[in-house]
Amino acid sequence: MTAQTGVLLRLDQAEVCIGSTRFGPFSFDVLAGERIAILGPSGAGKSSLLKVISGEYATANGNLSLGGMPVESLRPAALSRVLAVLPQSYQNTFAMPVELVIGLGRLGRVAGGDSNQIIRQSATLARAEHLLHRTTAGLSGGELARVHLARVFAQLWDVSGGLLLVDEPLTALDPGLALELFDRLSSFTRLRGHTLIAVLHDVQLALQEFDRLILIRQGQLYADCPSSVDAIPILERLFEVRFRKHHADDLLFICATATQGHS
Ligand SMILES: Nc1ncnc2c1ncn2[C@@H]1O[C@H](COP(=O)(O)OP(=O)(O)OP(=O)(O)O)[C@@H](O)[C@H]1O
Repeated sequence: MTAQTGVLLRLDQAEVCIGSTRFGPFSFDVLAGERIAILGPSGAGKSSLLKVISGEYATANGNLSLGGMPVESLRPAALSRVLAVLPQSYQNTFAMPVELVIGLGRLGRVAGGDSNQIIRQSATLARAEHLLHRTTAGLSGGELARVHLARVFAQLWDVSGGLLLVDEPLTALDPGLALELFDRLSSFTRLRGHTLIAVLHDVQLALQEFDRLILIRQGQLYADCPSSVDAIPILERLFEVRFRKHHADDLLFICATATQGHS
């Protein structure tokens, strides 16, 4: 399933402290081209782990390397050609032209060239083309989510072997659009051999579309396992629920039924 081989990202005893809260230590490798879902209860530290991986949270202890280089040694322009981040929420305080927001994905590139065309193609792929002449003022949550998806598409459009980090990318979208945009995100990463790491609440999507699950509880790594039916008992313990399983059209469907204490 992976487009390339080799370790892209390595966390070695990486630990961060935010106020009095300690996250980690986290130690795991991510192979180039892998598709990893990070799951865990609310407040477990999933977004924080993503921020450790992106370098937004500086590690208090341990090391983080990307392509064999310590992340802190990479210059921002070089990093922006490899690493794109779609956060859980976006600042929308000021009205900014949508085209400019998408174009922020091209900041690390030499100006000119085919950037304008890439911005337009990215907007089309994210179903945001009709928003190009608007500003962010007044955009709905789902429209803003599409604009930012277009921004990360623009950032990693013309490179291969990059790393895309996304935090609950589908929450503001209706089910049809969520399905369509996940498919587009998926093909975008596969075509270019990008690695995808996604924080998700959707266990079904994680089992269906991802290679590997990184499970977090109370700021610690709870489990790191292949995304398969064998992960279901681990997920049940993590979320303290029972999952009912249904098979249809060669697919496994799961549905949370009862908390483990009330079954
Ligand atoms: N910058 C910060 N300042 C203070 N507390 C923080 C900060 N970032 C995270 N936390 C706390 O750390 C814990 C984990 O937060 P995080 O956002 O990583 O959880 P999460 O698993 O992504 O949650 P959710 O599924 O609800 O989005 C929470 O209790 C949160 O309040």
